[in-house]
Amino acid sequence: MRTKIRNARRLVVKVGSALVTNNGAGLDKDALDDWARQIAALRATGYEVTLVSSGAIAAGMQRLGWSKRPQAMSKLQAAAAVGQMGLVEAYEKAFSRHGLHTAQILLTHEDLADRSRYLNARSTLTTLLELGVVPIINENDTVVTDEIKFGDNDTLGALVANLIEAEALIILTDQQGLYTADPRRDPTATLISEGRAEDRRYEAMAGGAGTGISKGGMITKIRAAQRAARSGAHTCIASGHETDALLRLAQGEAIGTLLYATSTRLQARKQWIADHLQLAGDLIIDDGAVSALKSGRSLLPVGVLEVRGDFERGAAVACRSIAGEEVARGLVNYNASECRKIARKPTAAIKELLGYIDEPELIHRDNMVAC
Ligand SMILES: Nc1ncnc2c1ncn2[C@@H]1O[C@H](COP(=O)(O)OP(=O)(O)O)[C@@H](O)[C@H]1O
Ligand SMILES: N[C@@H](CCC(=O)OP(=O)(O)O)C(=O)O
Repeated sequence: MRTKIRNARRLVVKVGSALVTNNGAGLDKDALDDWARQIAALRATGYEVTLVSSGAIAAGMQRLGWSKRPQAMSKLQAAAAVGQMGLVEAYEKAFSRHGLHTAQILLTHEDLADRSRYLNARSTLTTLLELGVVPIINENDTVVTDEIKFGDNDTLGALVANLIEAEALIILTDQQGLYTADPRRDPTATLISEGRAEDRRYEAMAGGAGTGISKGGMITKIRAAQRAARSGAHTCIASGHETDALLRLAQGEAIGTLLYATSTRLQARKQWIADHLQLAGDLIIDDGAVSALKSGRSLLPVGVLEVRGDFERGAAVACRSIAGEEVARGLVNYNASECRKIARKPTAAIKELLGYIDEPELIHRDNMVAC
């Protein structure tokens, strides 16, 4: 079973406030150095690793000399702004010892809810990974209000795993993994080694945060695992205090709790396209394209006769025959006006017609389901 993490190539690692800030007392630089060492070793063996790190507020409080977490939102946001500097400085220093660059990405809910910002965030992140840079992600605490906050970074970690289509999410925390009950309250609680992420029994076992400095607790980690599984990613919850936890997980060692996804990334994405999307437009396609789509091939611009509706790049659209029958639906690589310009044209003409080429297909077969 633990080959699931070993076989993953794209990983999201989330480190929680409880670890990064050593229970709220500023940044634990030794811990940061140690994760950087392990992530550098993973990169060297071909893994692509994105780090979601908490700690901005706690680091800011220390820099500002505040011993108590303030109540006022504006003070928390000010602390996050000050502390985020310290956090990324510490990571950049730690990774530079291993010849790696880091990049700071601060996200909000809106960035992931809006389709075109989502796609931009995705292409920036995947480009950074291709360049060998380690993205360091946190919530953009300075601009969010209570109502629109992710709040805990477990949720953010799962959304990032979905965003970049990671195969695994590793959540490092201050416990060995998920126990049958909160081990701080119940000394008889035992560690769960593995199970299906969707298994609803885990929610009842999981409680809130362990320390005042953390936000989510175990319940948000279980929900993050469920969310990650919806895009086919497995989640492992393990202790960040465990020696070489990341390296050992990557070698397939059974530490922590593995909450595995039961469908593959591709199945999960296709299911999502089939089930959930409101369609933003129609592409009327010729008979040749109808048979190409029915045999599982991508849709090329040359097979499109007419474009109906006004949609953005990445929107879900229906592909219909001339008679109006829905043949397939999928996520389109160009917006409506670009589609109109390249409809009926060969792929080789896209660059000249639009001034750039994003993808050779209008809809890639991985982003399409036949009806
Ligand atoms: N069933 C459980 N198993 C393990 N830990 C649990 C459980 N229920 C609640 N917890 C608490 O969750 C805490 C970890 O979450 P949290 O404090 O939010 O840390 P982090 O900052 O790493 O996200 C643990 O310290 C533990 O007290
Ligand atoms: N974005 C906040 C962290 C949010 C938070 O504490 O989340 P978590 O580590 O999941 O308990 C910060 O950097 O201080």
